[in-house]
Amino acid sequence: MTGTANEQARKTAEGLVYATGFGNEHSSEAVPGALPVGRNAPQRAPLGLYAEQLSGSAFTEPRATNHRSWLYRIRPSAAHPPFVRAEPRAVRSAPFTECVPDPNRLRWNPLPAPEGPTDFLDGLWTLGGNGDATQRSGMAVHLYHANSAMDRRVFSDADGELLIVPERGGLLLRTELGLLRAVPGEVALIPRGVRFRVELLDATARGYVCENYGQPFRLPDLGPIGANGLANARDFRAPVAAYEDVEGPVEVVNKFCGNLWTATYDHSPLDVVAWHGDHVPYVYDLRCFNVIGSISYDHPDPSIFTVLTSPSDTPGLAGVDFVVFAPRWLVGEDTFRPPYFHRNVMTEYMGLIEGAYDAKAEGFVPGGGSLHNMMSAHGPDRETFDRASAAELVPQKIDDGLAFMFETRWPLTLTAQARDAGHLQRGYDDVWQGLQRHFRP
Ligand SMILES: O=C(O)Cc1cc(O)ccc1O
Ligand SMILES: [Fe+2]
Repeated sequence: MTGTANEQARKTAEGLVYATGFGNEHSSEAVPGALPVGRNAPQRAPLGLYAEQLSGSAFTEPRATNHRSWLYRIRPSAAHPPFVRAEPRAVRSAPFTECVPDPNRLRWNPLPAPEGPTDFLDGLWTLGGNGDATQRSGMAVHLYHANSAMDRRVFSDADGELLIVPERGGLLLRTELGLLRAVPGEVALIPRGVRFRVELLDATARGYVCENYGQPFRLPDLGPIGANGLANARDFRAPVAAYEDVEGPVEVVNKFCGNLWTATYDHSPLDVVAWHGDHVPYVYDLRCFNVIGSISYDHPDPSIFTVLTSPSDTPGLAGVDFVVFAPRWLVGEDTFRPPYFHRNVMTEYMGLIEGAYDAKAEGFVPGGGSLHNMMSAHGPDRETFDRASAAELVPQKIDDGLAFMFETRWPLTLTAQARDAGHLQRGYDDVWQGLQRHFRP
């Protein structure tokens, strides 16, 4: 059954069409004439559809940060039975109070494979986070490991947007606004409140999720870099309208103020026939990232690799940045080229999508992750330090890996399951043991 479903999802994903551009006002209709012309809420919407606005920002926010979409759907979202509390599964939410914040450097192996059939939602496992979902501030780090499609089930997150980073196995995301394909090396974003179902393109799917309770991710300002570079707006892809007209029971799971709630609808809420707006899901291929770095000496701080940023109330202090360490040339003269030793007021959670990362010789593996909390001392492991200190500084292409970082202004507190996990590596500190003293006064 699952094999057939995956085959079907693969076929669907192959033929997908997208609209392009970050932050654009898109419009799309799956049936000609479904989108009203000249007004958002005509007395009677075309084709007997219901008009509904989905607001991602307050009505009154400045234009630059105002996001909403108008949806034209078979039934209004309001037509649903009451939600009741659902099993939290392995999903936890901010404020994170199960553990005390831990100053230690921590590293995990990949999430173990689930036992038995497990869809994206059942396979979602929270590592930790910060802030408060009810205050719309902070973020959470989740991982997922799934082996089956969500079946007659959709999910939506009122607490924040979800940045999904596949590491193994492709995903077909069926959202209210249409379909997206996201395979390892690409990232997908589901905006706050948008309902979606995850189907699998391969037998299993594994990856990371940044749940951003704060301001929606946007492209960073480029300053002196100029008008182009880093993640270019034109490389972001939004879906076109695609609806399902499905009657019968569909479970809708809603994450609201930290808890999961469930209701069984008598139809699929993925029934939007046309829409326009800028509160939209999107995918981005990290291989499109225009990597900028030093062509003289030293290497810039990793903020130069920011793909998306969620600003906080303090200028320059991101609630969370999504940063990618993509293939690039290193040419710095008289330079220690891997990441330097450092202590950072920001908190760094790192994951690996493929290959290796240039600061760690071993132990940081695809699907695993590391946490270097606020001010914790970290940097290259001993082996990397020794190698890079002695390396001949010829131009060198780093193209054997794809790592990323969720960097946040607040310390990250673990969940109990992350602290006690069997896949937490014991003795991570040892990678910095044996760094010899070389001081010769
Ligand atoms: O810790 C890390 O590996 C990420 C990182 C990379 C870098 O080049 C400089 C600082 C930094 O936090
Ligand atoms: Fe770091």
